[in-house]
Amino acid sequence: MTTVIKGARPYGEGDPVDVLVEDGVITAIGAVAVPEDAEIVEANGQVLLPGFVDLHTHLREPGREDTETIDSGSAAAALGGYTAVFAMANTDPVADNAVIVDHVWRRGQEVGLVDVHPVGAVTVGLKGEKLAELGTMANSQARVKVFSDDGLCVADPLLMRRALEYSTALDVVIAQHAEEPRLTVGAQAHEGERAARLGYTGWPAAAEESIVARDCLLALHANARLHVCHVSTSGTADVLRWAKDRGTKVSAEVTPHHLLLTDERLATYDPVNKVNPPLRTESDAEKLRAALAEGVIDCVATDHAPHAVQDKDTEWSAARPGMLGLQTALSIVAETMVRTGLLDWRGVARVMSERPAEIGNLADQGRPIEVGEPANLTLVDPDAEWTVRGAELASIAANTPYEGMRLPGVVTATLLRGRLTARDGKVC
Ligand SMILES: NC(=O)N[C@@H](CC(=O)O)C(=O)O
Ligand SMILES: [Zn+2]
Ligand SMILES: [Zn+2]
Repeated sequence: MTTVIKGARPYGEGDPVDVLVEDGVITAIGAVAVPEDAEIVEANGQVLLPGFVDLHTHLREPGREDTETIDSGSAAAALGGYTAVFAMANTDPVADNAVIVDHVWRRGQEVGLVDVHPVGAVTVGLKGEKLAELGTMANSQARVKVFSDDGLCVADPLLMRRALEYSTALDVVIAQHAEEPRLTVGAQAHEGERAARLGYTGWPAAAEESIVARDCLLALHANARLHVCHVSTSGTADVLRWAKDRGTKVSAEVTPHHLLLTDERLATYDPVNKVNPPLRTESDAEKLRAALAEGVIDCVATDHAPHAVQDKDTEWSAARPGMLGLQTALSIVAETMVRTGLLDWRGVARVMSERPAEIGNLADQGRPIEVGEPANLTLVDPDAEWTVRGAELASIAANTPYEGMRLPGVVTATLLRGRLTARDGKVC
C-alpha cells in the first residue's frame, strides 16, 4: 500500500514537499518519484500535520446508539482529522470492567477509521463509592491508559487519593471532571450576571477551581499524574500555573467551545448552548486562549457529546448538557488560535496531536513528520472556509452550537497508518 502526498507543507512551514508513505510508514520526504501503483493526494501547498488525538470523546456505545455509535463517531473523527480518540466511560453499561473496554477497543479496530481507546471508569458504575478494577482494565486487551468518571466528579477526596496512588503503579492517568457537586446543585449556567438576569441557578467558577486545587495537591503528594478535563475558568488556569511551577505532574485540556463561546449565548434560550462545565465569560475565554498558547493548558479536547433531539430540544432546565465537537474542532482552533496569531500550525500540532498523545501514552501518535515515523497524518487547507450544518455532520445526533457559522480551516485528508480514512469531506 503506497500513497504519495504531493506538495504539502509540513507544519505549514517551508516549501511544499512530497511525502511517500509505504506500508503505514513515512519512507521519503522531498521530491519523490511516484511509484506506479501509488495513490496520489494532491496537497497544493496545504498544511500537513500529525493526525489529531482527542483525549475526550463520548461515543455513546453501548447504550445510546440512537445518538452515536463507534461507527458514526469514528467517521466524525476521521472527517475532523483525528487518528485516535479516547472514548469516555459514561456509557450504559458503564465502561468499568474489562468486558466493556475490550468491546469498545475491538469495535473501533473493526470500523478501522480511527483508533478508539476506551477510557475506564475510576469508580464502579460511576457511583463515586468504590474503585473500579483499574489494574484489570489496564492489563486487558484494550490496555486502558486513561481513567475517568467524566460526566461526574470523583468528589470524595479519599477515593481520589487512592485512585491517584494506584495509577502510579499502573502508569496510567486519572482524568478528573472537576465539579464540586455540593456547589452545583441545580446549576444551569455560569454563575454570573447573565444567569442571574434569566433566573438560572449558577454554576460557580469555584466549584471547578476548588477541585482542581485539591487534586493538584493530592497528585503532588502521591507523585501521580493528574489530567484536568475541560478547563473552563481563568482561575483554573491560575491554579494550574501554580501547580506546574511546583512540579505537579498535571496536564489539562480546554474544549473548542470554551475557547470561542461565552454565556452571552444564554440570551438565545437555546439549549444547544447548555454544556458542562458551562460557557463562561469573554474574559475567561480570552484567558483560556492565552493559557493554551502559553502551555499552561496542554491541549485541546473536544468533549464531543452527542444528544438526541428529545433530550436536547426541550426547555433549558430539562436539556442534557453537551455538544458535538469532532468535526468542528480544527476550525474553531483555527479561528480562535491561528487567526489571532496565538498559535502557528506547529503550535496546533502540539495542542491537537503531540501533547494529547503524550498524555494518553500513545507511542504511535503525535509523532514528528519524519522518515521512519508512522503515517498518522492530517492535511488541512488553511485558506478554505465551510459552513457548519448539523444535519450534514457524520454524527447521528446534530447538536452543534456552530449551526450556520462560516469557519476557517478544512480537513481535506486523514491517514491512519498510511491508509486514507477521509478525503475531501468523505469517509474512505
Ligand atoms: N460535557 C457535557 O456537558 N456532557 C458530557 C459529560 C461531561 O463531559 O461532563 C456528556 O456525556 O454528555
Ligand atoms: Zn465532564
Ligand atoms: Zn465529557
